[in-house]
Amino acid sequence: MRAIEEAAIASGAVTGLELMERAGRGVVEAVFEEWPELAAAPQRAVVLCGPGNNGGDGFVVARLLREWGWEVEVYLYGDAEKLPPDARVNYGRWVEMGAVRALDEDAPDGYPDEGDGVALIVDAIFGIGLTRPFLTLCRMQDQVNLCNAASRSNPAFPHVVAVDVPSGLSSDSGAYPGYEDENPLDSCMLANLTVTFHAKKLGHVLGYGPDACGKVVVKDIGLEGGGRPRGGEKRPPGGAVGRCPAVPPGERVTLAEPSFYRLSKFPGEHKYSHGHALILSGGPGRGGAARLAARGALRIGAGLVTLGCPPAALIENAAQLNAVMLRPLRDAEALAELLKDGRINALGLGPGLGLDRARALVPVALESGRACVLDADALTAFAEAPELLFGLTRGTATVLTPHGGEFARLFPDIAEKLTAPAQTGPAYCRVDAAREAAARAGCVVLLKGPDTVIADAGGRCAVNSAAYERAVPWLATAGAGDVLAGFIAGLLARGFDPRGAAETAAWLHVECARSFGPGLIAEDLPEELPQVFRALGL
Ligand SMILES: NC(=O)C1=CN([C@@H]2O[C@H](COP(=O)(O)OP(=O)(O)OC[C@H]3O[C@@H](n4cnc5c(N)ncnc54)[C@H](OP(=O)(O)O)[C@@H]3O)[C@@H](O)[C@H]2O)[C@@H](O)CC1
Ligand SMILES: Nc1ncnc2c1ncn2[C@@H]1O[C@H](COP(=O)(O)OP(=O)(O)O)[C@@H](O)[C@H]1O
Ligand SMILES: [K+]
Repeated sequence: MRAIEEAAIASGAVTGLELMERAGRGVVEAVFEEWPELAAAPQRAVVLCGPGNNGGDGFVVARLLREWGWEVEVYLYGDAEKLPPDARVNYGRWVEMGAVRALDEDAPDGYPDEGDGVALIVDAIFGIGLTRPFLTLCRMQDQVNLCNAASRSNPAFPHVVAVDVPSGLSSDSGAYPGYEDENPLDSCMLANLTVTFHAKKLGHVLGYGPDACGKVVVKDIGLEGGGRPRGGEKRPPGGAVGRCPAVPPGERVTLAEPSFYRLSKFPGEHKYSHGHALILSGGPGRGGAARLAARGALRIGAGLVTLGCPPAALIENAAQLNAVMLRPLRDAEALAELLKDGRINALGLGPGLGLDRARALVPVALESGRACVLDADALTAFAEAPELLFGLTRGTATVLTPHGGEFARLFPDIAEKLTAPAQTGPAYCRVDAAREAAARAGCVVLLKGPDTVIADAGGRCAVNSAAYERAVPWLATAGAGDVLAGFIAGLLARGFDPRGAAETAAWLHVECARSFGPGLIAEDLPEELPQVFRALGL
């Protein structure tokens, strides 16, 4: 964000002061759009400003609200004389209109409360400049949070709007630096609405971000590429996109987006045009996970899907499968033999595979040069010797899809950094972890969760956020991950590159859950794809 702002200012296209004015205006606009009743008649607001440019935005908001006829109380945390230049200018403009009081544990005086007429609290204490724990105003923060919680059901309480990020939350990571054991959400600044500028930041979608921000609105402040879709470009519903020419691709993080063009099928193609995925399964009574994956691979459009199971599991699988084809596949030798069929172009291994079978089959799969997705047992099987696995994955078209536990088995040192309490900002986050893991494994890593991160070995990275309007808590159900692995295998078979397959599959996975709704079980996910595809106009 700093690079983008600096580039805009250096180009002479805009000044920092203009950007700050637009930011403040964007906050007021978003507040009135979110709560039209606040636009209807002037009310009372409390604006909490901090020592940097986030505070500067706060002074702009205070001034604009006053110009609308609002009664505004302004508090400053820090020393006015030390404000950075643009914030100092806006402080000065405000001081001509009203008072500024010191913000401490006991201010605002007699905290905003039910019925005292304060309709809005503006949190402009810290934005992207938070560098260390902010634990000094916990009591005041508690009070603000009571208002935030109460205002959801009782309009007599003030709404809380955060400027850029809720103060105390690291905009780089979604962590609350300084919090160790207790839940930071108990005593940190939380918002009903967060208004950010140009594009969402990582902290809005990772970790505690979604809980802390309430809802995020992105306001365009006229920076290059500011989130406007290009003419006629198709965009996923709800998918805000920050295009950041000032940031090199290897450092850029985007929100996951499906590749619509590659998902489409065209008249004149035949089933082999869409690839042949092979899903490998484990022994009798353990085949459900692989069957879910196979179904996912078929529904997402692989031309053919074969399940390769141990001969003893053949009858069980035959009783369950129709469109998915079935092959007995005893061992590594049998796999090597089957892979002489060059039309099999993508493999999925892991769900229900069994650890010994995984150790035998994974090397054959990876050495075959086929695109592979490795999940579940195919990851855990290498917990004792992750380097053995990485020696096989490096430089191949492979996607590893660990959940947090599997990730910690393969990358224990990285997982330790990720779970250590953050002390400074920027804090080490899931994006850093996925990137480091992908670089080590030399392939794509998809780290699962409500904030799924997909990184490739070159550092390119996307977050598939299942938060805010895309929240799907019912996706946390047994077998959902198996279906995701199948989706990826199916897209690999269709010729997607590994990162594109992982991103598109993760995005569709959440869309299927959104489309189906509560009550979802893993079996429903593949069956929801036709509905999702139709809605996308494919
Ligand atoms: N740049 C632009 O053009 C635009 C920027 N915009 C706005 O500016 C915001 C970024 O502003 P910013 O860089 O000044 O950072 P900000 O978040 O205000 O805080 C920095 C200050 O806080 C201090 N500090 C940090 N942590 C602390 C702690 N725990 N406890 C106590 N102090 C702490 C830190 O001190 P230091 O670490 O330097 O000692 C420094 O004094 C951005 O989020 C957006 O809202 C928009 O107007 C659009 C145009
Ligand atoms: N709270 C949540 N919100 C959204 N998605 C979730 C949530 N919890 C889990 N998921 C998703 O559900 C899937 C679970 O996968 P996994 O843990 O491997 O389960 P399983 O092994 O039972 O299939 C992952 O894709 C993950 O991203
Ligand atoms: K803030």
